[in-house]
Amino acid sequence: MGKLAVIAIGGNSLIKDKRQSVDDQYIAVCETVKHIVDVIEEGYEVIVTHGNGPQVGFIMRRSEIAHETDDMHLVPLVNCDADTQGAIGYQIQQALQNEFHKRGMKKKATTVVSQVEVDKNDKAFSNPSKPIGSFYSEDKIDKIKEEHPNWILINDSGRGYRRVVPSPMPINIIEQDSIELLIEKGVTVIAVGGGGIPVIRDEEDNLIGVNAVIDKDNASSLLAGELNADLFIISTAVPNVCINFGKENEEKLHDVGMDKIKNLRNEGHFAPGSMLPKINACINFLENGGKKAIITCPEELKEAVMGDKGTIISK
Ligand SMILES: Nc1ncnc2c1ncn2[C@@H]1O[C@H](COP(=O)(O)OP(=O)(O)O)[C@@H](O)[C@H]1O
Ligand SMILES: NC(=O)OP(=O)(O)O
Repeated sequence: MGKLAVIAIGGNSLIKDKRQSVDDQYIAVCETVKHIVDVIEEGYEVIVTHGNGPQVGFIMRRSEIAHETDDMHLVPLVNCDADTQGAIGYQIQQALQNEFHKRGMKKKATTVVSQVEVDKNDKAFSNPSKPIGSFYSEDKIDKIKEEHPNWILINDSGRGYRRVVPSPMPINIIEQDSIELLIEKGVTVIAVGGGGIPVIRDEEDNLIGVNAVIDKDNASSLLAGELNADLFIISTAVPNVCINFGKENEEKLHDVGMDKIKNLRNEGHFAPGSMLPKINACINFLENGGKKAIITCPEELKEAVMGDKGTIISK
């Protein structure tokens, strides 16, 4: 087997600005996939993971509205997670297959519906923190709170207010062996979509789904560590991690070691709910034996892998 890269694609990076239709998302997927195939052409076997923050919120809201207006069955959040793995996985799988075909590559792509075990006593269940669905502007917030008194809303990195749900830490990827078998056969695998479908175990060791959204950066970092990946890449909407992000003195980070990134984290440069989980996921990967992690945008993936662009974090 060649070198292994786990590439995590952000849910927000697939829904750009006002381009929110499913067709728009497929266009964004196709764009991203071209850059992923560039990495495969550099000699990497690739596991693609993806977020689902916006999409899982949209599916849940659709289900709630259908339930309120037409008495249709409510889709529990855990099933909405599963729906996003199928829907986004389908788009990535198809885009990969078409790109392989276009380039005359004899590769296959397959999506693995992935369950990820979490601790039923994880404090996250009583402390929702994962933003999902739409962004609401400040002027709409009073009306939203009035209409949905049960929602917990947070300001998501200055981009607007979003509903939050519990986000427990991933501890075990149930389908890991199957993912590994496919990778060994040279298949490009799409796995742990949306951070995985969260499950716990009962007293008899049966799996039971739980309503939460796992952070895909954490689940991807766990998968990359467990499979001893050579590279862990987070593809998001920005080319680089920055210090003083959004301020006049904003500065891009290129090559950065563990000590420095930890110091910058402690100084509060990375927003919780957006960049902070990515930084933590990269640190966890490196602390679990990984050698190199990259955070960049889809357009700069190949050059980042070559060492020329993006933010490269190493030990
Ligand atoms: N220090 C930082 N440097 C770069 N981007 C940052 C920083 N802090 C917050 N961000 C924001 O984090 C976003 C990435 O998080 P998010 O949109 O949640 O990711 P995802 O692509 O996984 O959906 C960036 O697009 C940027 O707006
Ligand atoms: N599940 C998850 O982390 O999704 P996003 O990357 O879209 O926030």
